[in-house]
Amino acid sequence: MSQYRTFTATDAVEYARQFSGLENPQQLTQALEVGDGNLNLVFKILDQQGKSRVIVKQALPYVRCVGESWPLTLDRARLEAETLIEHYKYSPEHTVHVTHLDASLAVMVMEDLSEYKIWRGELVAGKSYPQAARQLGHYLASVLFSTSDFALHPHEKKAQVARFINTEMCEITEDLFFNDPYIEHPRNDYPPALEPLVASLREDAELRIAVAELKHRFLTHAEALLHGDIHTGSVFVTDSGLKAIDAEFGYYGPMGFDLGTAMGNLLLNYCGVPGLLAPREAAEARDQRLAEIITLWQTFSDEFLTRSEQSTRDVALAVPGYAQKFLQKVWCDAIGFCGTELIRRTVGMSHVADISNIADDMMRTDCLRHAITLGRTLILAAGHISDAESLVARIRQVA
Ligand SMILES: Nc1ncnc2c1ncn2[C@@H]1O[C@H](COP(=O)(O)OP(=O)(O)O)[C@@H](O)[C@H]1O
Ligand SMILES: CSC[C@H]1O[C@H](OP(=O)(O)O)[C@H](O)[C@@H]1O
Repeated sequence: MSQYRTFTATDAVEYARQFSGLENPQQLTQALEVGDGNLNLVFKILDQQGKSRVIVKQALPYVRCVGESWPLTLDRARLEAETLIEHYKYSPEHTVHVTHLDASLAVMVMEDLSEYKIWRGELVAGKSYPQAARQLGHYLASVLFSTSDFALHPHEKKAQVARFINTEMCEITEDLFFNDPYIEHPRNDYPPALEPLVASLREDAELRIAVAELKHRFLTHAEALLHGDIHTGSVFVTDSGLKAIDAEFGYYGPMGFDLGTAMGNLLLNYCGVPGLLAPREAAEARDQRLAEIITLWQTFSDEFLTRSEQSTRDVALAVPGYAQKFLQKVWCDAIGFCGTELIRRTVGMSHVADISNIADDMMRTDCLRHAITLGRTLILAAGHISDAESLVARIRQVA
């Protein structure tokens, strides 16, 4: 068993030469560390022509963006690789291909997606990918249905729940999504001008109960193997394709959490574009984000229903009408979790470029205010919004 050590670029090249599976591994000569996420090292391994051929990703024993003062489990590399490998079984077209894992080194080797672009960066630049929402809906329906009690034998499902217990990463989400923004906490990060609005979240008893209910579902509802952090920075796109990466928060949780996280990030862009783009482009981008939310949900629910009709293995769950009823609850959860994503990305520690990149301080603060207000509205209204068109109408009402 190998002993953990943090890789240098030289180590990453050496490792890729051994484990890339490429026909001619000696062509690999150089590594570039390109990690721009909050947590890990990501090396692109280049050949003699400078072309990236394979990716080596390694977990650090702490949170990268904070430093050694915040230690974090190395087992997240195993959880990430195994979640992606599981998702790849059910959605190979939309999941990055992990080809090797060494859990003791907390390192994995995966396909290089350098011809793809991170969706968030494209949205921030004002570029839309018309197929992306449909493909994301397809990915989520495939992996969430196939890892759930609709598809798996109950023995296998329970074994999978145990295998994907992800205590430390879930604790991050439990704190950052559901606790910090609603209490005074040193991790919170928002401009002083927003203090009255943030204080009003802390004092809103109805909101706090709705957030408690969402957190309780996150803690207890082991419905499917979630990606666990499917924001637009965890999605690679091209003009025709989409692939999910970065699943270290994967665990068995409520399906609505993945849908809500994805919807929330489309809405963070919706809130930010007036500060990023010229007025006409911003209006167009907003319409696109709302259309994407409708497409994401429609694709997910249509595909999930089709699969449930064709291949639900449990006799009771297969009864006509049950899958529709279950999806109503997933929808309601998704709206609530979407609201918590909007609030945690604006009040909490972990912000997004869709708003942080706005140069003008007043404009940025206005966009943050919009996102917080929208988040609160959605958390409170989640049980009363029947379908995607009504959701869009409600979003448009929040100025
Ligand atoms: N398979 C890949 N192919 C190409 N680039 C990648 C790949 N995986 C990650 N990256 C690059 O590394 C960055 C950080 O990766 P990510 O998995 O999000 O790290 P973290 O776990 O730290 O959030 C991505 O934004 C992307 O630019
Ligand atoms: C202390 S981790 C904060 C935040 O970072 C993660 O995102 P990513 O790995 O994509 O950078 C996740 O969203 C966590 O909530």
